[in-house]
Amino acid sequence: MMNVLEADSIMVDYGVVSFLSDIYLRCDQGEIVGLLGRNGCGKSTLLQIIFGSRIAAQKSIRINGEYLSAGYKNSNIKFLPQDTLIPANITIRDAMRLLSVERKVVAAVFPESVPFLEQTPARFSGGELRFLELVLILCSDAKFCLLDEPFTGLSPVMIERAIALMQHAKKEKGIVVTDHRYRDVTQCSDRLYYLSSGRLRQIDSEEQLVNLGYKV
Ligand SMILES: Nc1ncnc2c1ncn2[C@@H]1O[C@H](COP(=O)(O)OP(=O)(O)OP(=O)(O)O)[C@@H](O)[C@H]1O
Repeated sequence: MMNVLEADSIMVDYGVVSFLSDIYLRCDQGEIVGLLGRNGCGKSTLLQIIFGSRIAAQKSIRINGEYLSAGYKNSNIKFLPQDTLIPANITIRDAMRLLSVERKVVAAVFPESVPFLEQTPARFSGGELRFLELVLILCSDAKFCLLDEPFTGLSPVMIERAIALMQHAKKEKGIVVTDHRYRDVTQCSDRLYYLSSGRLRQIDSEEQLVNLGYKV
């Protein structure tokens, strides 16, 4: 059976402003779903609500039709936050244990990191650490991976490696990705959504993308 993640009936109010109100997001196993939208439109908020690390007044998150109260409590969903994933005071090896990722898996996709796995994140450059965090999330056993700005700090070569890894991982997972490097997002995504004024709509054509201000 192919896994399906769905999120809807989400309500977030900030005072009188209804911040997120008209959302239907679907992500199937085997696809990368790109989430576009301007700064502050709520992309991170939406991913956090799906993961369960942010409270919403109302939400319905389902995997294969079954309600999920908090994705972070089980291994169905993993989230790469916009800031950092691995706390500064734990070793990479400890982070791997927490995410149940084996050394040989990391060695296969990011061999350069192997000599430093017993060290803390400070041993890595910003881009190296971001890539390593992405590796850990994508190589975990999660059915769905939510990636909030995975390309931040990555050089073009590393972005290519990141996209190749995502393409490989999607065979067994569904991936939702948002990033300001929108060309990389549009390039790697099978389907796109645009979030604006609390509303999520699917982008179905290149023309629509151009009309929203994105160059293709
Ligand atoms: N309590 C609050 N009251 C009003 N607005 C709030 C509150 N908390 C957060 N916000 C607003 O919500 C927005 C945060 O949205 P979020 O971080 O989800 O956006 P984003 O689309 O991920 O942005 P970016 O692309 O810049 O990362 C900000 O504009 C912030 O001002």
